[in-house]
Amino acid sequence: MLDVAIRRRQGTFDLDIRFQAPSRGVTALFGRSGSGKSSVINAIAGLAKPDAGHILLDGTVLFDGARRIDVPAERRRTGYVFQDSRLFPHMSVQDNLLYGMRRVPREERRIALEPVVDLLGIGGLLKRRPYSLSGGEKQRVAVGRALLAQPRILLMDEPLASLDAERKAEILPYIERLRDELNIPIVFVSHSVDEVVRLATTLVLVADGRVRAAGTVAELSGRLDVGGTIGGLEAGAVLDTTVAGHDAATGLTELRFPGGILTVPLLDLRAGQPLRVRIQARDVILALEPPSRISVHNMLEGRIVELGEAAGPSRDVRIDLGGSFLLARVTRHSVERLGLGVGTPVFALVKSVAFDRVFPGPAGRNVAL
Ligand SMILES: Nc1ncnc2c1ncn2[C@@H]1O[C@H](COP(=O)(O)OP(=O)(O)OP(=O)(O)O)[C@@H](O)[C@H]1O
Repeated sequence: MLDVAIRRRQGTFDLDIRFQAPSRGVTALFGRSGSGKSSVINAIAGLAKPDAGHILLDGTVLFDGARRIDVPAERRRTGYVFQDSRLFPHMSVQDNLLYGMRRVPREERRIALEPVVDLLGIGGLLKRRPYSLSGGEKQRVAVGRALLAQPRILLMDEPLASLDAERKAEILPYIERLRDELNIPIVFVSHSVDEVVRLATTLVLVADGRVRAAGTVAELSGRLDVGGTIGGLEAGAVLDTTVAGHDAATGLTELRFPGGILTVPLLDLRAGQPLRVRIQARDVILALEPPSRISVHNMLEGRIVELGEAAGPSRDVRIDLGGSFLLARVTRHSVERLGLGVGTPVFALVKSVAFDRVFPGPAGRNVAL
């Protein structure tokens, strides 16, 4: 487990961060520009010294202000991937990859060149120099170099930020494979909702140098106080589901999640596969009774647990489905007309077309803090 509790004053900025992350999966540090995300991973890497606090990785002390322990960066065994790949321009891809590995004693090497090359699909690039690579290829090599330095944790500071949408789409599956196939925790800095929804197991929301909230993506996206922050203007909840089965005759797939079942148009995925689904609040309709003769497939039974502040003509409503949470955006007029309040039992109708982003979820996706 990664345990971070640090304070650091830098200029007028005051960083005071505490969170814990499981030793598997991806922890996303998410927040606005200037909120302090890079400062946190620089502190973990040993590139910026906290004024006080501690950083522990699986019980090993990397920093402890009170005990005056500050392990130098090169001895922390952290792999760092920057926004720009920072490859050595005068070295071939292969030499870049082997650079960090050669500094680690042979008997401590657990990660070998070949599997990393395969995992990242960079076998064809080994003889090339960095200048001849595309942005996406450079980032894949940078990830490989960080991995071959035999890290105990991989730190990635917006590794996709300098890439266009196509290059991002090219590299995301590789990061998913890292998450699912390597047993190395990843701390990932991002301010992209799509990246977070797709990659993260644990989410740490950072604002003004503080942790605003931390938990699983599903927990946080379903909260009214922070769901809007994660979803930008488009509030919505994330459900971590599992493919339960398919019905070829109706052309539908069933997804099971704590608190219910969803049906979606047939998906080419095997039963048992984890699948993360995002449902936008504006795509959820509330009813007090189960409507009949209606085209919507998904009707989920739940109870209102929270009503958000009125924002213009609408209000966001948080519904407990019995293990998972959903957000619905309804008009203020509907709230009054239906007498909606905390405790009201409701039926939440979700249009199939609302499943606009469906990805395989992280393997250990329900790891809670
Ligand atoms: N060495 C420094 N001296 C003074 N102020 C600093 C220093 N490093 C960072 N800061 C300030 O600390 C704050 C947090 O910076 P940080 O880079 O951690 O934010 P961030 O969330 O990673 O931002 P971005 O998404 O833009 O990279 C900023 O206000 C920045 O100007």
